[in-house]
Amino acid sequence: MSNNKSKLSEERLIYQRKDLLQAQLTNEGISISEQSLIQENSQSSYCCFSNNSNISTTVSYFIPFKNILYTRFADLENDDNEIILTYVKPISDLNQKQNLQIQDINIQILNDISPSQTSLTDYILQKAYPNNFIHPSILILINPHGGQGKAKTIYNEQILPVLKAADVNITYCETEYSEHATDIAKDLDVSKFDIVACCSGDGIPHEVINGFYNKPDMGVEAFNKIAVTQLPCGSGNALSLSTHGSNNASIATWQMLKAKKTKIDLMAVTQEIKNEQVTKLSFLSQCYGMIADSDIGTEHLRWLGPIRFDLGVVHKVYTGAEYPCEVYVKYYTQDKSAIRSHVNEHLRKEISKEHAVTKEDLNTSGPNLSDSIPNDWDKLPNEITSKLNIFYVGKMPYVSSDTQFFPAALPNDGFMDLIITDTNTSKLDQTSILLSVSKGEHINNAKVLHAKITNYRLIPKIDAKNHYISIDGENFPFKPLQVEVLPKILTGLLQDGKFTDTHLTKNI
Ligand SMILES: Nc1ncnc2c1ncn2[C@@H]1O[C@H](COP(=O)(O)OP(=O)(O)OP(=O)(O)O)[C@@H](O)[C@H]1O
Repeated sequence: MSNNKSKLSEERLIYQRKDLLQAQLTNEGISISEQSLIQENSQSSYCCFSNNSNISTTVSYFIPFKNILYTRFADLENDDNEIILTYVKPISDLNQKQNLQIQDINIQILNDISPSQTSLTDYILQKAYPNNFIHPSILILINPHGGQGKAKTIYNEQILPVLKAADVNITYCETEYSEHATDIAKDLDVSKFDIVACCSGDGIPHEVINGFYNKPDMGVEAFNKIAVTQLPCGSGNALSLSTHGSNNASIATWQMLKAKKTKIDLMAVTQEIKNEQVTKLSFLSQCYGMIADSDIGTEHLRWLGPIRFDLGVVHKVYTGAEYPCEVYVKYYTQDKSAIRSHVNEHLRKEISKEHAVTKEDLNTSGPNLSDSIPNDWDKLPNEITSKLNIFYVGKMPYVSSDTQFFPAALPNDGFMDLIITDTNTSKLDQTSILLSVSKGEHINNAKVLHAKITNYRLIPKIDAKNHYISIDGENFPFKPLQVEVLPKILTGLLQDGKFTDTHLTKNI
């Protein structure tokens, strides 16, 4: 859609159209005033200033640039600054859940404050997309089976209307088999896209990242150019919750369009498969113990819905399930107050200029799995590892909408967050720890080991039957694994370059 139009000469007065809403551009958005006999609906999310006269009322409302999806001139022939503005209006639905409405209005801008080389509509679009995503080219990768088969409906009803309203260039692709997203990403023409948006659970972004990694250049070009994100259409939507702050697909789409490209650390997970060391990338988490078993081990109870997971965990706590293992860790710190200071400091730091990923950044530097443990790694004490029940390492704060499992996780601090619990803790205390996970307060509990780490090796010492290792929510071989952080690899889309706030970060 073209916004090309020569500007009005500055001296020229605009003829004020009586049939149009009159608007003023401000630094933060567009302020619209309306002479009307009818007062603005009191449920409106806009600021309303009105005298209570029922004869003639002036209503003013404000549309922040962030809410503007698109704008164009109503008539390219007329010089009267009439534009059509497409914007979102956040609303709460009947269940008090946040949602979006998309609206179009015709308005006349009375003060064109755009620079002389820029048309009025281009100026508004630049303000609406300060992070440079105007008309992005987006590859929509949709898992039609995601979210128990609801993904396509969510896409058509909640995502597509927002993308269309923002005049985005869409390429649509459905995954046809497991690991199809890996193949698509591996063969992707990087020059064609700005964003890969996975309309799925966390499984498809995991596959896309590994598809990039399987490219001949290990994904260097793709990781530098293309942002990988998720629009929530699955049963596990941790990436969307942690980056767009929402499980609602319309809101997440809007936030994605407004987000800032930011580098995110990845984790390289190495296992020995058929006598070869195989490394895959993980963006979210690795899990062993009762959480992995309650998630992957209860797939056959899918029909129960999300409660199957909670029931699995409760059952494991009350039967005293233990997952013996050996764990070796290279710590940054396991001191709770040092972690707090680290988060504080990191969030206050100026975001450094993006560095370009190189092949060296994607190489692992840790020992081989068969090598002995380096001197600067620590072995976790046997009294913990013989009675371990949760081993969970993560890089993003939210693992589900009511679970801030890693509230201290940061996008690019170069560390993973490790959480371990064991059955030396009473069942009552374990229950209280699990209940505090919804607010991310479990990390304050002295009985929870929480550490910032750069490397670890986990060697399960339990029979593989009915036990699982879950990586980014996917089932991996039940074998020893070694993991290290690869700093600032993935281009993500974050609000102001930060993860969604948690109980820990919101007060910083
Ligand atoms: N067409 C397909 N047929 C079968 N499996 C598929 C297809 N497309 C994707 N998959 C697989 O589905 C798995 C789950 O994908 P995703 O995470 O997007 O959905 P989900 O609803 O969150 O499901 P889950 O809870 O199983 O993780 C992935 O491992 C992916 O390989």
